[in-house]
Amino acid sequence: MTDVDTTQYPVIKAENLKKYYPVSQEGFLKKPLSLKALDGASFTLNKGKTLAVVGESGCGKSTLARLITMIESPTEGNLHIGGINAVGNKKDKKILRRKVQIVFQDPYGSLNPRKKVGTILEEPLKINTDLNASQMREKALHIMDKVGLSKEQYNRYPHMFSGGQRQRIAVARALMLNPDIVVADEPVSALDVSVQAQTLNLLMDLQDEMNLAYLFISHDLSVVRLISDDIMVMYLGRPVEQGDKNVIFEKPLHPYTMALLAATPHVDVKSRQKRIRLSGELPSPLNPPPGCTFHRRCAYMTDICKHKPPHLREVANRMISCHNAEKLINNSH
Ligand SMILES: Nc1ncnc2c1ncn2[C@@H]1O[C@H](COP(=O)(O)OP(=O)(O)OP(=O)(O)O)[C@@H](O)[C@H]1O
Repeated sequence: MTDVDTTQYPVIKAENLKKYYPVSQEGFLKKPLSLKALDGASFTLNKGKTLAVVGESGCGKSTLARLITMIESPTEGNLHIGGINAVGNKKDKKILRRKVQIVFQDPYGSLNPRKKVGTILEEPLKINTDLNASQMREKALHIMDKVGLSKEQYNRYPHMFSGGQRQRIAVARALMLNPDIVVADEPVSALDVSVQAQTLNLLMDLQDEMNLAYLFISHDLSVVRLISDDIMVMYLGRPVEQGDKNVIFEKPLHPYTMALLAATPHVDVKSRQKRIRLSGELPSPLNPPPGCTFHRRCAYMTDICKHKPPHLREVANRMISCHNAEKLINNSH
């Protein structure tokens, strides 16, 4: 492996990550269009911290997850995992992949129904380590204990568990290789509300104990408020507002963030009073509006927004991509 002291670096440093997909058009000679699923995401994530990625369905959250977990390569941009360049780095790929594990949304679909819990948990060890059968079993039982599963459950099949317990198995599987980073892609949105809180508490306890970093993908701002340190709000493939959670929840400046907060019960009473509503549908990323891609849905749109794309810049202790950010600081929302 590349000779770098990985403890000195952020666990993730992403610079201008982009992912474009070719989409074929109807018609014989027509060139494929380029769908900008992710169009320039930059952030740093440190050990033991949580960055939440929020936004409507289709804004590029899962695409970002696939790039960070190295399931796909970016079209452009840099990705460093623990200080090591992960883009085009075949030599370190196996080791880097061990450092980043993922928990998916659906605890029913993500576990093989034909395999017992023990087998599911030991699979990553079989592929990635030289441990013998009893060492693997010991490790599996140890992690099961950490996530609140008993050793009697080692020989059971996934269908014998509730949704919340299955998600514990998925979390346990993600932890088997001692990762630095867990990408959690809507990990509680398929669970009953009563089980959501337990699962979030478990994730937070594990983070404290194992100094894990989470890239936490969610559309639910009440969940994000509980679990995150930093937030990145995405719209149509681009971050529009990002920074410290408290700064953004206290005073969201991007009209899209305001609208998301206003639509979330129990999160931000002030902006709900203002009743900023998101109108209209998310535009197609194949044909994004000119200027600011949010302008047609924006309650604060001005002329410049219709033709000039805003750039991400620092305003009031966060990064924001809005022409009118300064004016909105004194807005009474
Ligand atoms: N392999 C692909 N080929 C073409 N388009 C894709 C591909 N994967 C994703 N997209 C498109 O990229 C955009 C972003 O998708 P992505 O799944 O990242 O969004 P998301 O925010 O995770 O949404 P959801 O919450 O619904 O999963 C969408 O318009 C989607 O249709």
